[in-house]
Parts: sequence; C-alpha cells; structure tokens
Amino acid sequence: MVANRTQTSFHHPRFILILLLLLIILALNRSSLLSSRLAILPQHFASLAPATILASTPSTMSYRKELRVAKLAVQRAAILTQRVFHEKAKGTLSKDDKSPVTVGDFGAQALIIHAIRRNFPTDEIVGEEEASSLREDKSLADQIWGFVSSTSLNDPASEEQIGGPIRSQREMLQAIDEGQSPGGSRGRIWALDPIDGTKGFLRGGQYAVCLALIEDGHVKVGVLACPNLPVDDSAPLSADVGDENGEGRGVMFSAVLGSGAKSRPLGRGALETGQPILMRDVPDITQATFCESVEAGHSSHGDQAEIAKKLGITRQSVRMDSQAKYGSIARGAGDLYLRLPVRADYQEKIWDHAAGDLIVREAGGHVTDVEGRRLDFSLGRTLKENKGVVATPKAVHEQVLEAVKSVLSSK
Ligand SMILES: Nc1ncnc2c1ncn2[C@@H]1O[C@H](COP(=O)(O)OS(=O)(=O)O)[C@@H](OP(=O)(O)O)[C@H]1O
Ligand SMILES: [Mg+2]
Ligand SMILES: [Mg+2]
Ligand SMILES: [Mg+2]
Repeated sequence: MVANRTQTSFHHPRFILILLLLLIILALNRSSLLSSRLAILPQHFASLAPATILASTPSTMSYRKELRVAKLAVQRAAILTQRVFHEKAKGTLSKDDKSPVTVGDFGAQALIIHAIRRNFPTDEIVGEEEASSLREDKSLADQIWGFVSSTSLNDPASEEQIGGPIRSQREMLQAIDEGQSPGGSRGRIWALDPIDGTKGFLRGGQYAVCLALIEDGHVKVGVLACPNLPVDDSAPLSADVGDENGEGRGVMFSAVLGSGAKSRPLGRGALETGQPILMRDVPDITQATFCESVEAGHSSHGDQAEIAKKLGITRQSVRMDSQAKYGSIARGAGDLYLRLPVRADYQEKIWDHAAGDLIVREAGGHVTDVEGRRLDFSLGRTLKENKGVVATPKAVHEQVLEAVKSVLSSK
C-alpha cells in the first residue's frame, strides 16, 4: 500500500509541473538570464518557491530597481563631490600612473559601493580606486571619513533604499576596496568611476560621477551625474562651467537598454522622473559641433582638427573633461565626440565609457572605436580590443568614421 502511494505521488501532475519549472530555471540560469537572482538561491532557497522567482522576472528584465539604486547612489555621491569641489584642499594624491585621485574620488566610490552591496550583494564591481594608500595615510582617511559620514540624501526613504550611512571608517575602507573585480563576459558587473575627469575636477572644470551595469558583457543601465553642466538641455555647449555658486547647474543622465535616455536636474532629495533626450539631427555635417578631451595626452587634438577640416567643420571644438562629453552630445547640445588615441599602448578603461556609451546609443547615437568596432565591455577592466572613440548620431556615423580612417591611415 505504502509503495503504491509513493509511486502515485511521483506521477502526480503537480510533481511533474514543479520538476519542469526547476528544469526551466536551471536552463535560464545556465544562460545567465537570471544569474544575479539565482546566484543568491542557496541563501534564500527555503523562502523562495519557484513561482516567486518567475514572478520577479519581469521587474528584473526592466532593471527598474537597478536604475533607481544607481540614480540614488550616484546622486548621493555627487552631493559629496560637490562639497569637496568647493574646498580649497581636496586631499590629492598621485597614483602610480601619475594621475591624481582626491578625497572626492575615494568618498564617492565608498558611498556608491555601499549602495550596490546593500541591494545586490552578489554582483561584481569594477571600480577605478582602491584603498591601499589610505591604510598608510590616517589623516587622509580621516578627511574622507569626515565627508562620507556627513553626506546623505535629504529624503530619508531614499537614503534607506541605498543602505543608509556607512557605519565606520573600517567599513568605508572595505567598501572602497570592493571595486577590484577583474570584469569579464559573464554575470552582472557594475563599472564605477567615482570622479571621471579628476583633472577637470581639480581645475574647476567639468567632471562626472559614472555608474553602469554590465550584464554578460553588455551595458544594460547607465547613469552619469554632471554637477557642472547646465540643467537646461537646450543650453549651448560651452567649456565654461558658469558662476561660483553653481546656479542652474547639475544634471543627471540615465538610460536603460531598449528604453531610451533621460535627463533630469541633479537634486538632493527624492528622484524626479526626468525627460527623454535625443541627439540632434545633423543634416549638414559642416555645421556640426564636436567635443574632445581637455588633456592633449588623452586624445589627439591634432588628428581631431584634421578630421574636422576634412568634414568641412569650421566651428571651434568644445573641450571638456569627463563623460560629460557623452551626456552633452546625447542631449543634442553638441553632435560628435572624438577621442583619438595618442599612445598606442594605452587601453581605455571600461568605467570611462560604459555609462556614456549606453546613454548616447539610447539617445539615437552610434558609438564605435576608430576602426568602427563597437566598444567591447566583456574583456575585463579595459577595452583592450578598441582604440579611441567615435560617437555620433547614427545617420552621420559612417561619414565621420570614413574621415577618421582616412586621417589616421595617412599617419
Ligand atoms: N593616456 C591616456 N589616454 C586616454 N585616456 C586616459 C589616459 N590617461 C588617463 N586617461 C583617462 O582619461 C580620463 C579622463 O579623460 P577625459 O578625456 O574624459 O578628460 S580629460 O579632458 O582628459 O581630463 C581619466 O579618467 P579619470 O582618471 O577618472 O579622471 C583617465 O581614466
Ligand atoms: Mg583617475
Ligand atoms: Mg575616468
Ligand atoms: Mg576617475
């Protein structure tokens, strides 16, 4: 009798259904579609029935939570960088590659990583900075802690959503050090540049706080805070950062793959929805405005001038630091962003491009390297298979790329 009942229960339709569901989940997990959610299965298996997991799939695919957390985390970090921006002493160190890093870079990285860890504990993070130098420099660590421990969003509910405050200096240093993922082609990886354009930040120019979610090598969510760009999307593109107190300045750009790009004022409290942005049509390439790096060592001004000449562009280029260049062309304040390699051995970093690449593409643009290859974020911490960047509205990309190739091949 007992044996008979056991046999019946194995053939029960409900059992077969559960088995089928488990098989589907396993298959999806292998294809990494639900990798982040399922990676935490062992911890939560008891509380997560298969039906619950499947029910959460649509929101995972829309990246609603990821976008919200990224926007709030970047917003809070930008409050910190704005405070440091107005300080005379910015606690600057020189890194091994001779590039600068400040109290603002470290503090912003700590706050953003804290928010990611609290919301997506199994995701990986590729962050630009690390804390080894701070463990030997107590006074600099204290200075950073002073900013980190006193920076929060005005809206307590939003602050709570990004994990609330960091509790101790030790926890802050640990957070900074959690950006050491090697990156790669599998799973969910956040690319974080706490201050992009640190040199711009130091000279009182443009800079950006940048965060992107890369899933299986593709950028899915991108957020850029540009505290020194005009709020107004229709303001003419200028290298000028405006007045001392930053009136009318501070914009956040964001995008989710397949859902378009948006901009909104960079506020201090709860999130506003923002408005869609689009690249400008360029019916006549000779009338285009292009932007380029300030640092001649990061991007060849000479080659860029030759390309502009070849295209018949007479307007002066606008030089600005950071991914503010991507944001500016995405909202149609400028048209083209050219970054031509200066040193053959330099590999661009994924955190310098991931958010901007998605925001421009979602605003109707096309982004490639100087040979026309899409930027490949699946190869580790750097874009080792790409050289330079050519970002333009889709309709003129081929024309601009032709000019780029022709100038570079004549070298
Ligand atoms: N040699 C070389 N070639 C190309 N790029 C380089 C090079 N060296 C550094 N970097 C990276 O450039 C980032 C800032 O460059 P930008 O062009 O956006 O701004 S700038 O005008 O150069 O300041 C800068 O980002 P931050 O370090 O976040 O400021 C660097 O990651
Ligand atoms: Mg740097
Ligand atoms: Mg950078
Ligand atoms: Mg940086």
